[in-house]
Amino acid sequence: MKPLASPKNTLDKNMLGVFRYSRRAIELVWQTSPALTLGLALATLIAGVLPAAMAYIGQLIVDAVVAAMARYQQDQVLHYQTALNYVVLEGILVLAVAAAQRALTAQKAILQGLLGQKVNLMILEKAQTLTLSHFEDSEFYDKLVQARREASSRPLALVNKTFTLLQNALSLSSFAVLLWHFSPWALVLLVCGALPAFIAEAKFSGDAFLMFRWRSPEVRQQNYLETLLAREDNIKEVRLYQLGERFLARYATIFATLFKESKRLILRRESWGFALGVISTLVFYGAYAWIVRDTIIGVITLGQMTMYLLLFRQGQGAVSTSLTAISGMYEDNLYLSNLYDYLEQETPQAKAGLLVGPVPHDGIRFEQVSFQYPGSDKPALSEVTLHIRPGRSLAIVGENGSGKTTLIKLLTRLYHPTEGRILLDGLDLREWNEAALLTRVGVIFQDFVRYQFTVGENIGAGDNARFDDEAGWQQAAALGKATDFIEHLSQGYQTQLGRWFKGGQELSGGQWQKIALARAFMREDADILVLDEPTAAMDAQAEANIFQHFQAHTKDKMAILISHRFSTVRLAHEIIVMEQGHIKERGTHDALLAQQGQYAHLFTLQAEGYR
Ligand SMILES: Nc1ncnc2c1ncn2[C@@H]1O[C@H](COP(=O)(O)OP(=O)(O)OP(=O)(O)O)[C@@H](O)[C@H]1O
Repeated sequence: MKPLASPKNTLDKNMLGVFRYSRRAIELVWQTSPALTLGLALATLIAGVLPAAMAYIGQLIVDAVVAAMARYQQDQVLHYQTALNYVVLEGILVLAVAAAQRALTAQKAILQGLLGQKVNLMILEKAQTLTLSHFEDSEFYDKLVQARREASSRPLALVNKTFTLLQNALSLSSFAVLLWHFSPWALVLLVCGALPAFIAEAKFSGDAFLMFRWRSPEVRQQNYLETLLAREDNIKEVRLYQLGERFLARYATIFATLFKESKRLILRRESWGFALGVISTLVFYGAYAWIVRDTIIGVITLGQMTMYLLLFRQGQGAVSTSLTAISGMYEDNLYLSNLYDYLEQETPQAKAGLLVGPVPHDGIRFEQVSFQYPGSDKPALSEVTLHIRPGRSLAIVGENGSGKTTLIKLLTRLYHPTEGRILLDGLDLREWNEAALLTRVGVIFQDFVRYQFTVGENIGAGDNARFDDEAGWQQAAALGKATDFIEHLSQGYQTQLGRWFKGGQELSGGQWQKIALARAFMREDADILVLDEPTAAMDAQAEANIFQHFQAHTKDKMAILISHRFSTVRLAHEIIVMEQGHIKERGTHDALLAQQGQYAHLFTLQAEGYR
């Protein structure tokens, strides 16, 4: 594990940064549901301006009461109606505010579900357009994981906070209109009291701390340690090697470093928050004293005093709600910047491509193909030239890391050659229509997928068009020699596999491989079949049987086998021996034995082992 890096602050500290993604978040909400967005805006507007209206009515009530009291003193008649009208009006406004608040909450809750689904779909659809190298880029992959993790909450949280800010800004503006009548200076006071706290909050919110928590490699390391310590597929080994404590200690060390940073920031933020809060309070009480004085000397009425005090108090409340909203917005912004970085990642445009090659039945040709993985400093394949005709099989042998799987990745267009070209029926793979090319290829990689679906679906996955074709499953299972054990499973082809879901049944390594083979056989239209060591968990005899069987059923097809077992390899029409990305030897089994080269050496070595 790399040493912990110091936090980087790559984010601009522009205070307006907190609003940077608000527009996009609102756009997103709008696309999700224009009606709900409008509803949200309307409810926000109502909830924003009604408090000022209520304060104003409050003033009218007090003044009406004072006037009625004076008249009562004079004529001993109860002049009740005006005050009562205002009281009723205020009651109505209170109801309206309650309705607007409820409408806001309801609409937000509904949007939350819709928006979460929309964002998740966007993320997953985008993932379908990415290339393998995107997934191998740790930083990019991290973006994908982050984007998915909080897809259902973050975008709406940002919208909520934006609307909360808007609502409070509206309230504050309407308070300002009323305060203006008292004195423009009161307005200045209100703004000056609130401004420092606003600025400080925006500044601290933008601090690198959140960036650090979210994106730093340390957090990624922590997440990784969590998966080691708490995931079913890792726990077995971690237990057996007693690595738990060591990993926990590592986890704790990373936390301590991160925590030190965040503690410092929290303390700074809260001390500044308090200091600036004192200014606001002083301003408020200064204004209070001023209003009380003006009431006593008769500059304003008792009703006005009630209203202004209410305005100041509510103004303070609006300011502090806004501050809380701002402090959370920064994190939401980080999420959205991450989300959009991911969604806007350039992906290769799918070309229409051609459906057939100019030389039908020519098969596959590698012409001087070299390849280097992105970010790697040495080639994984160098100047590989080979030709496989329909009806022929090719076995690839070679040490670990000699480039066998890489060759298959290029053949299946998961990567493009760095130099040279690969032709299928005389047409460069790059020129092929993707769907037409892929229907012709069936591959089972060594790390094939163990779908946590039913047995049948695990096999059906080999041919999307026949995913649910039960007769097809049975046929393919027979070819993959999987029928016997499947029939012994409690629910046959309907048996749920794996442990992720209730009632799932786990299979042995070899049984999974048979399922994977059946999946390859499901791909009837494919004429290029590749087995990249999917039979490693079987014994040598079983593997040889399967390959023989495989060849017999792929007569007009091209079969490519990667294996470390020479008893199987010898059955292929042609064998190539790879070494450090080169083809070192090639020929039939007999020819290679006669050459007395590396193949012959390795074959003899293995044959002796079996004797
Ligand atoms: N995704 C990758 N990114 C960078 N380098 C890679 C990647 N995959 C493989 N390599 C490198 O490319 C070389 C060839 O790897 P490849 O997987 O083709 O070997 P292989 O012959 O299939 O080995 P094995 O028998 O162990 O399966 C190795 O040196 C490996 O380190």
